[in-house]
Amino acid sequence: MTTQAGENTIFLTEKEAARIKITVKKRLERCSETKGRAREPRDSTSAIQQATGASLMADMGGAPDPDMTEMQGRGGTLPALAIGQPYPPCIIPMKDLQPMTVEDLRMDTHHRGKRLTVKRVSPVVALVARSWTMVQDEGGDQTERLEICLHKSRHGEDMLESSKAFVVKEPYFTLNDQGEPTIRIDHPSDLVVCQDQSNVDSTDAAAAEKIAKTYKDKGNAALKKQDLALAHEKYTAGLKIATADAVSNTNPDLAKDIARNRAYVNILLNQLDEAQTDAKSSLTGKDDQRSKELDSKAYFRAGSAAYSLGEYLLAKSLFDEQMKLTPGDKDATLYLRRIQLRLREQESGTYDFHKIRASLSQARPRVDAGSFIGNTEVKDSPGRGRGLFAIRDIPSGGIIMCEKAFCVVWGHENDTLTAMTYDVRDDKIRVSPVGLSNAIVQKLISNPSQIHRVMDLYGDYHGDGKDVITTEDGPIVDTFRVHDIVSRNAFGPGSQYGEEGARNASTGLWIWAAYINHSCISNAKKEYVGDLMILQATRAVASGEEIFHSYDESIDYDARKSSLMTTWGFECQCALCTAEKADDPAVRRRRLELVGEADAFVQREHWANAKRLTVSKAQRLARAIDETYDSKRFKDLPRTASKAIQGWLSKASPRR
Ligand SMILES: C[S@@+](CC[C@H](N)C(=O)[O-])C[C@H]1O[C@@H](n2cnc3c(N)ncnc32)[C@H](O)[C@@H]1O
Repeated sequence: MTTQAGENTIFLTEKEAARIKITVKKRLERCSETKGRAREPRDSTSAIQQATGASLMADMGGAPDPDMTEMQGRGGTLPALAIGQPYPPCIIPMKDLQPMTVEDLRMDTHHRGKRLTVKRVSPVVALVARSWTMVQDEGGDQTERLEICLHKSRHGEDMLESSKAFVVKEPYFTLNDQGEPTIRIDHPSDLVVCQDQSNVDSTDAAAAEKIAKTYKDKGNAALKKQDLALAHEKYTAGLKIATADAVSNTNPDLAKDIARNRAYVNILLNQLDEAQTDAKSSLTGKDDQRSKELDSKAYFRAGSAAYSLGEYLLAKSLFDEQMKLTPGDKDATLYLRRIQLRLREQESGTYDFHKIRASLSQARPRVDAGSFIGNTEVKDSPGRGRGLFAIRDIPSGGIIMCEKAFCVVWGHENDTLTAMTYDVRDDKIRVSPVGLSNAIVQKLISNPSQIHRVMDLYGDYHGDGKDVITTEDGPIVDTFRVHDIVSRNAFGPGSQYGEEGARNASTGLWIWAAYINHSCISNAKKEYVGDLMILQATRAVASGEEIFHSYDESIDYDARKSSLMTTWGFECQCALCTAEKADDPAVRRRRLELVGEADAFVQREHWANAKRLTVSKAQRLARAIDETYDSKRFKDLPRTASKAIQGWLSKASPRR
């Protein structure tokens, strides 16, 4: 089995592919056999010992990771994951769920309407694609395994490591691929990490205020040490007490101070929605000089959060407010200048590409640029779902749109993770950019205002139709939907910052560009400057015409057909595919042989100063390829097989 990703090819032997499929099928069989049965109690001591040993081995890199599978040749290893059994996340607030115990767990069951409070009793075993640990329920006499799949980290820290106490919402108890019974978490919002909270006597205002202040100090200390997650946790605990009536009536400024500090931490954590809410709620509106300075700070924090979310007009209004309070503020002035540039880019598509290119490096691979989408609109495209259409005439070579990525993971970054995924729905093994799905899920949890934009994209799985994006316990992201959306909408911006292969290919999601459908006879081509996608018209496009780019440029019809079906799930009905489909297989084979010859020729012979004999050879090859096309059937259609050799000829003898 061969699976394509980027320019390199990952090989998985037929035997290994069969082994992965059989393991998953056996597990599914075992799951359905045991469904609904009572859980078998574990021996606590040996369970904890098992986890302790495995954690030690994993930390030392000593034990094989059971998810990893060997690729053929120099492919190394990749995680192999089973997917395709989606289920929705819990959307009920924790307080409305009924408590249950470990003893109540039933095999292969989603315990809907229930919550399980547990404490961690062993170290965490951190594997590449999941983490697991042993937990006991509050009473402490039953031990069970808790496993979090793929979306296991938050702000760089393993979620299971981050606390000793958790609440599992609507626990899913099932078998993992190794046949181990496990409480399995797929949606991070189903695992509530219990944080530091003290019981406060709500009638004693002075005592409550003191506790809130202590939390604020602890938050400040954690911030000083750059422990952002801890600082956020402490400020959150302080804010809860400081906003309660007892304290807010006597010292309303305390909550504002903590909120202002948390806004700053939120910016550093890229939690931009909460950064804006915090900053706005910290405004005092008072007229004395000190209050004006504090409010200026708050406007700055709200403004920079809005800027980072690409909400430039909102950011402008916030910085304008800041300037009213502290006229001439240098930082606000700088931001206002940048906003002017972003708005110009957004409105007119005018970019200083030279400057943008010069600003990029491996350490700073993302551009600071606005997205220009004003030439286009999303509309129904019969037979293809929705598509992107021009709303004005665009000349050949003109910019159709430029879009900054919603999210991109670069090959050189730690977040990049490629996996072989076996989808039980269609029995196919694919190369999946699971690192990108992971990064998108993290971004959405941090910024729930963006969830709808991503969830609106095309995906095979639509969830349960209940579009709840937050509860009082926090944001909810259906990770299965994100995975399916990524697999149908992600593109690769190429290796711009050093070598990369299929195992660490850069991938990203461009939300507006994700509405563009495929055609083998496209009218647009894309290129990338950092994470800015630039889409140019390859011929004049009239207002009202649909924009198409080519998802797969394989010259061979069969290879293209198979890739479009495997990766994108459709059969292309364009005129070129229709014409090529009617080709005699022997003709197609001959054409491919000639393409191989032409490619080797182009590699071998440089066009500059080519001898007449060499040019004649190229002309013969081009003619031979041309002759494989039926002139009637391919009238007015591109002859893609001769593209490389024709390109060579046009440079070698331009006056031909
Ligand atoms: C990146 S999305 C394009 C936008 C999508 N049509 C929508 O409604 O959101 C890719 C998906 O669009 C559909 N698609 C794209 N090009 C197509 C084509 N030429 N024929 C049929 N379906 C196509 C396929 O379902 C594919 O998985």
